[in-house]
Amino acid sequence: MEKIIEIKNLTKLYGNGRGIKDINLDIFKGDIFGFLGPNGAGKTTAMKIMTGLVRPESGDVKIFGHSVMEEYEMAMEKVGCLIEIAEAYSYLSAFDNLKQLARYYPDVDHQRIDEVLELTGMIKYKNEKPKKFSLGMKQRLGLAAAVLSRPKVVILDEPLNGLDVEGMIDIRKMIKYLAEQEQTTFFISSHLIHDVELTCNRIGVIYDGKILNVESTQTILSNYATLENYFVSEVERNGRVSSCAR
Ligand SMILES: Nc1ncnc2c1ncn2[C@@H]1O[C@H](COP(=O)(O)OP(=O)(O)OP(=O)(O)O)[C@@H](O)[C@H]1O
Repeated sequence: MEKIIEIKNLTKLYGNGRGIKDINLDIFKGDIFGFLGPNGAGKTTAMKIMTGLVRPESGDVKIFGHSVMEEYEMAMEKVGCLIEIAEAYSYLSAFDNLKQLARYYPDVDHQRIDEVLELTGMIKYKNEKPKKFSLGMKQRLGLAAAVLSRPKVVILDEPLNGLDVEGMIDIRKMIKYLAEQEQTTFFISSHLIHDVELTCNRIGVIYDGKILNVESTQTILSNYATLENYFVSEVERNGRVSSCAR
């Protein structure tokens, strides 16, 4: 299986001792990988390093074999991402925002812009301006922008931020559609256990800056009644291990 993202011994500790510690992860072609962890577990820190926004203390991230730290442009060439806040030009329509972005990609035409607006449930607002959008609508537009250029890998930090139930369903559908139709590989962080269970085919649990385990959703659900049971059991198991080690 083709390895798309390779994270090796990634460490970044802030002055207060929090952050991420020695993270190792391999993401394969076609994965919809769920990076599951509670608030403050280290998801955003890891994803900022993966997209070149923060430098790690040690370790490396390779995307398609290129180091994000050493060959940034090559590593990011086929990557679409949405990290933290979805930014948009507030006085341009949703459509024109994407048209601005499309200038960088010769293969992106008006039909593709409409397609991603459709996939994110934004087509009915295509001529409206983000200054009048709710948080959820801005988030949807940010997601449309992240997938516009048909990136081979999409890295999304808490993509369901601000979305209502319909939004969550729309975005879950979009992710599955792109994984099937365009063979897009996804790396998605979330603290929403139920959504990760329904969306992702592999799940890595991050807790207190460390990866506790990585498993296929199918294996987890054949051994545990729900992903929540698995999550709680992994956290407890790890807690016991570290308290024994002390
Ligand atoms: N710039 C910073 N300086 C100091 N500590 C930080 C900084 N950024 C993050 N942290 C700390 O590092 C830890 C990991 O934060 P991070 O934002 O990566 O977590 P997260 O899993 O994305 O959480 P959330 O789900 O709340 O977004 C937290 O304890 C946070 O307080």
